[in-house]
Amino acid sequence: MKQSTLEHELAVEQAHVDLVYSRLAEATRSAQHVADQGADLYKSDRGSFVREEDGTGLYERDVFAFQAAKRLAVLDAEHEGLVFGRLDRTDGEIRYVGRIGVRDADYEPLVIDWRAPAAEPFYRATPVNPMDVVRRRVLRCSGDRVIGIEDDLLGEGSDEDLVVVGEGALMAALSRARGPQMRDIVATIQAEQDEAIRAPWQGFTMISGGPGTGKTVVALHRAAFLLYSHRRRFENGGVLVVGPSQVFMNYIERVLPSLGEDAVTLRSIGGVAADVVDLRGERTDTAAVATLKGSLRMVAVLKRLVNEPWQDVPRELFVTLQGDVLRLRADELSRIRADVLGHTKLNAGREPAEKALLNALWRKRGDIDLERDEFDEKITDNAAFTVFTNAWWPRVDATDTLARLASRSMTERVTAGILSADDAELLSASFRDRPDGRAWTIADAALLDELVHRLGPLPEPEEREISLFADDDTEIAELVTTMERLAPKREIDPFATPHDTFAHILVDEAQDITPMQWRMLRRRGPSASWTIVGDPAQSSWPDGRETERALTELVGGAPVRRYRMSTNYRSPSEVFDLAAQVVVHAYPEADLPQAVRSTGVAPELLTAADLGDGVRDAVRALLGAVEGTVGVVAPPSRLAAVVRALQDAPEGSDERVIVVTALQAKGLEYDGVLVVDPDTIVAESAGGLRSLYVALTRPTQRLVTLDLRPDPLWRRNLG
Ligand SMILES: Nc1ncnc2c1ncn2[C@@H]1O[C@H](COP(=O)(O)OP(=O)(O)OP(=O)(O)O)[C@@H](O)[C@H]1O
Repeated sequence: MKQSTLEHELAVEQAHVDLVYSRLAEATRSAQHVADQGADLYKSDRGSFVREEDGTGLYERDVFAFQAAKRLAVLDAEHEGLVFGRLDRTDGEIRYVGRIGVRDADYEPLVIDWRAPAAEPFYRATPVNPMDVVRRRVLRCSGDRVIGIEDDLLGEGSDEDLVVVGEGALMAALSRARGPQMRDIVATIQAEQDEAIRAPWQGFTMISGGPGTGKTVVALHRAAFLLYSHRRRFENGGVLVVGPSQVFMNYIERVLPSLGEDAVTLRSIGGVAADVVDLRGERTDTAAVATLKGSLRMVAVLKRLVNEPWQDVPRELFVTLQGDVLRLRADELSRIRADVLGHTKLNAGREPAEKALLNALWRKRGDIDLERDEFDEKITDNAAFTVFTNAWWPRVDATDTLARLASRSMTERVTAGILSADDAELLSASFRDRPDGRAWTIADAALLDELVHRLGPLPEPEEREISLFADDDTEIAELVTTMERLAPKREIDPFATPHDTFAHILVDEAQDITPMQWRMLRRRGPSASWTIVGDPAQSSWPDGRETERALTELVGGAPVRRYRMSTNYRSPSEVFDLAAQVVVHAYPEADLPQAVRSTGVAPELLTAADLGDGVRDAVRALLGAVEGTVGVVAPPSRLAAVVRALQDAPEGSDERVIVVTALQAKGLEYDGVLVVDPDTIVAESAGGLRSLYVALTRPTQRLVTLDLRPDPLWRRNLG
């Protein structure tokens, strides 16, 4: 484009963008005005039908302006443009595409929301299938200023099918320094990503692809798309996004609000069950223990555990009535228990159990001369009976139950024939080693959820006076469990579901979801539709087959749609080529994407005799080489040493430096990455070389590895 033409075109686009911003400002002002008026209406005319109508209208306009203002504030802070595209159609119509739909005073669209069907050609039109578009224009804006334009002409005569949408804008976005949080990509979504984003909502949408192909960001845009196109269904029913860790959730949490969507629940896989159990922190188990706890064999173990009587359970029942002793023997009590548990959950079974006891005692009444009502009343008033039922049929908390596995003999009993003796000991030891007695691991959360499901919810605690000493955690825990166990009967709805449920669930890093975790997720969406995102080549498990089976079971006969992302937008080709050589060795069927960028800088493979010196030098060099974040990925056993080494150096206090394990780095990215002691990363992870692959694919710019001995194993397979 000639300079003068470019200036002219920029001025044309600027004029339209100005119009959009001034229209929005006007809408905000008028909404404020209506709000002020509305406040008066509320004051003067409480309760009338007209007022309610006004109130609703006000609410909608108000919300629109409020949302728009909020979104503008986010965009402003990021210097992101509200309008980013323009389509010139064969019929002469011009459409602008932006992050939000804005209409003029006559209700004519000034900009259409990127999620609207009319915006689809912006992402999908190609010269072969131009979708009635003659020209697609990408506007690059900084805040409300248009600073660049790029055109694709889609007229006849071109036979090129693969078009990168807004290549300049895309490359600018990809080369930008990374901060601590992920950004949205609405201005540069590519065609194959758009297809997955706009896939129908029903059934299962499976999105696969190698590292950096945009699976996470696509899933988030899909959540925004679903809310836009089926607002009622998904806002009412709820949308849940599940990721691998809390750090990851913090990393992605800003994307949806920047797209104008707040109505989405984000939970890490370790926090999914926070709606039914008190979960704090996110400890991880060793790979061996996590694999055990994630296995479906735990279903049978937990079933037995729930049926294990508590130690102080009385074996027989004696009640004295009118001088006679009525007695129920252990075998009679067991029969009653089994019978009740056959049709209710334990925590809902107290009442039916009491009724069954009364029936059994009534049959033994002998010469006692009482009407049935009187008989029941006298028995239930009897202190011995109350003490017995409280102890015999305690209301049981899932956490107390799981904690019983800390006992070696208990674990041996409930795992006999299901786990090997070694595995049983491994499992039991993991509960004995809980650091402060209350911190559960990510894998425990799914077990606790299973237990809540089996036991049923505890009754709502009655209003209690708040203790003056409520700050002491241990005291509260003790108070709750003792009270719950010995509490007199309270109302329980046996059919109530204790879990939050959602209409759509998006699961990221699905290759790492264990069978037990799939069961936990399924409870959150008994009639949900699903988007499942993953890459088996990045799996942390030694054997993904059990997980595959669990997923197949979840899908059942529902419709499944599959999308494959083929381009790596994160890592430069120099970095990805090296990572790919590592993974194909361990996992030949890995789905390797094509890197879209190259920097000309090869990865640096260093060896150091001293860990501290090596790490400090490499981090210092990386901080100088990249503008944004530097991730140091270390094996778990060396994490503390790496943190210590950096603490003593000025580099360690740089906010751009983050130290993580390969597991914690899942889904994240950093401009510069130092992978410390790759051989130990491989050795310490159940995923082996696949975990190293995760670490090596985190950089957006530079990769450095640091070995601590010559001739490291992982480098033997490099070309
Ligand atoms: N169309 C796009 N435009 C701009 N940036 C993009 C686009 N697609 C992906 N990206 C960027 O590429 C990077 C990788 O994306 P993302 O984290 O979603 O990939 P992923 O497939 O989930 O990776 P992994 O499997 O390694 O977790 C992010 O910085 C994302 O913003």
